[in-house]
Amino acid sequence: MSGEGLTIRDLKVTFDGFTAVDGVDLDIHPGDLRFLIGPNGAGKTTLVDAVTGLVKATGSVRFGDQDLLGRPVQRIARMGIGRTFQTATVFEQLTVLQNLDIAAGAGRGVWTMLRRRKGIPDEVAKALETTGLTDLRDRPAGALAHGQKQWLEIGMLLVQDVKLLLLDEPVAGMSHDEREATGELLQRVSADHTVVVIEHDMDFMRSFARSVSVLHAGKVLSEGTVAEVQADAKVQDVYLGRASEPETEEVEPAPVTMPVAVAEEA
Ligand SMILES: Nc1ncnc2c1ncn2[C@@H]1O[C@H](COP(=O)(O)OP(=O)(O)OP(=O)(O)O)[C@@H](O)[C@H]1O
Repeated sequence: MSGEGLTIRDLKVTFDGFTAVDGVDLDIHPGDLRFLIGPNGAGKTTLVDAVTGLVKATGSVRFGDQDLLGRPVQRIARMGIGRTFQTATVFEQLTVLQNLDIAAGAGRGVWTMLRRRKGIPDEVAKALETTGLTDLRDRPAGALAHGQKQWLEIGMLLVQDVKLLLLDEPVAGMSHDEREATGELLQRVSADHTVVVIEHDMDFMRSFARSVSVLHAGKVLSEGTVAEVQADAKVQDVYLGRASEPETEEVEPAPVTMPVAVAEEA
């Protein structure tokens, strides 16, 4: 896929003297489906907060040829960068269609958006189809299942014509079937978008990641394909809780074929 990629250099975020993101470099190419994994407190959410303008940071973040750091949140959103949070933020009283309409409705009046209309804008129809919500379009969002609300939120980003989606634990609390459906949705979406997923669910990561970056203590510990990251002894050490042990202490060599499944947490 052509288009914009995300290029991060020497990104640092400090909270009252504590460095939560500590010199991160990342290159996320257009059309990637990148998973950001790492133990609790590794700095994953803070990194996404920095990219989307929610926290102050130093270094450089570029999306295509545009600089993001220092720009206000709304400006970054208008550049085509959308994110979801761990809890879906949809309008529960409104229907699926109305939620999508409002998200798509920059420049249109509220009453125009809420009025029952004969036609559905192309981008809304496409988002309904992509997210599998076409048959549920007249259902209040509050009556949707947990997974469906997350898909609606992704649809609300799609109708805003975002180019980069940053998703924070999109499958948390989902059933197995919902996770599978979400993974397939993200694969469809990444055909013409760049997608970054913060995730703790290792099975989900193994099934759907195109590339993986492992964060630990604010730094990139490892990067590559799922297989490369799983085979990295540093990653196994961190997830097995041995990274902080004194270097002088004798430890068994890490079994390099150990799946990252041992790391499941969340
Ligand atoms: N606003 C803040 N003020 C002070 N410290 C913060 C703030 N936000 C995050 N931190 C700290 O920064 C570190 C990184 O947090 P962050 O939430 O980015 O980690 P994470 O990798 O997303 O973790 P998790 O997987 O648990 O969500 C943590 O030690 C956290 O306590």
